Amino acid sequence: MAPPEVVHQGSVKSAAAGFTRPASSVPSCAYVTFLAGNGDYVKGVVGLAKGLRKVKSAYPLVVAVLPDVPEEHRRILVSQGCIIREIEPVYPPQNQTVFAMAYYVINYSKLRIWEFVEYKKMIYLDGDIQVYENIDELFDLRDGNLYAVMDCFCEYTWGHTPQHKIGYCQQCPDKVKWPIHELGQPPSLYFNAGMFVFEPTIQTYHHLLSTLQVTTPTPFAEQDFLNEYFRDIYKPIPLDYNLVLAMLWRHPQNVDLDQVKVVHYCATGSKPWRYTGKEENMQREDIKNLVQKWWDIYNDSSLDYKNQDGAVDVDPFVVALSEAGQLNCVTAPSAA
Ligand SMILES: O=c1ccn([C@@H]2O[C@H](COP(=O)(O)OP(=O)(O)O)[C@@H](O)[C@H]2O)c(=O)[nH]1
Ligand SMILES: OC[C@H]1O[C@H](O[C@@H]2[C@@H](O)[C@H](O)[C@@H](O)[C@H](O)[C@@H]2O)[C@H](O)[C@@H](O)[C@H]1O
Ligand SMILES: [Mn+2]
Repeated sequence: MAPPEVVHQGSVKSAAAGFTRPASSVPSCAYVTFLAGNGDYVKGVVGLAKGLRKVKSAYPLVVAVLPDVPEEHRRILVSQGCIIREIEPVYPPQNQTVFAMAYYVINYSKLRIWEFVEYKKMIYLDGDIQVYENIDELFDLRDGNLYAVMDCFCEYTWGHTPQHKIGYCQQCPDKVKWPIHELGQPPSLYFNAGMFVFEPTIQTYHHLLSTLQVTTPTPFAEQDFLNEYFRDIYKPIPLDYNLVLAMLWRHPQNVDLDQVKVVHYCATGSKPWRYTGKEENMQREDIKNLVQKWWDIYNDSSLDYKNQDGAVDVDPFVVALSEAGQLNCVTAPSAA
């Protein structure tokens, strides 16, 4: 579904970041995220679009949407300047695998973004990620590699792995050394697939999908698969580009929050739009501050795409739902 673009006096105004460029140029780079279902992850994507605008990114945000994303959610995202690209689901081969989270099976559909070959380089960001400092410099990283932040193996979701069982984590490899004599070589460096810098090519796209169909699914679904597939060209980048929240209590010595540019709200109970504070670690001051920081951007109507030209300040969700005749009263999301 081609996104509407606004054309002004011979220039094309990107539908995403309010960024104007000469009509002749085509964006060779873009941010991309993935949205599935008719639930509340759309709030995460609205927040991400506004966060990228706040840090004045020069690149658009493409949203790969599954067919089950409803029209009013798509309209909300277009009204926030996003470029909507509908994708078909991707399913792993039939299997008995128990995924770390049952819904992870839909995350294989992320693989469709390798088909967006109109872009030379893209930065994938989960919808539960927020960008607090400009990271456009990552588009200048050397071609030929996949760049991402190393994950942590310490959360209970990793309980099925040998590294978790012996207390080994790549974030602190000297704390519990990998027992080479008993278990052979340590696991290759493993990245969190909530954020990565990649180059879409049609060859990689087709090879990814064909390889997937002959690969036994594993608990972390497409994240495991991507780590295996890109193992030889994966290059770690600093955790400032994707702070997996569990690092705050698992490896605090590795985290300097003042340096963190990107926060990944993937710890259980940390999704800002669902935050209740009841789960383990969710009453930490740093977590409460980061959740509030997310809401401050989400609620900041000066960051709405429409308001880049001085339109009226309203919550983007309310605008779209009221336009769709779905809402009579104005309800602002409660702050965390
Ligand atoms: O119901 C869902 C579940 C996931 N996602 C997308 O898939 C990504 C990966 O899922 P999630 O972030 O929940 O995994 P986590 O990083 O928390 O393990 C999300 O950020 C969303 O972009 C979605 O749109 N709808
Ligand atoms: O579908 C598999 C998912 O795997 C990853 O989830 C995280 C999450 O489960 C944390 O709770 C764990 O602590 C972390 O280690 C783990 O990687 C990605 O963030 C997500 O985008 C997606 O690829
Ligand atoms: Mn995530």
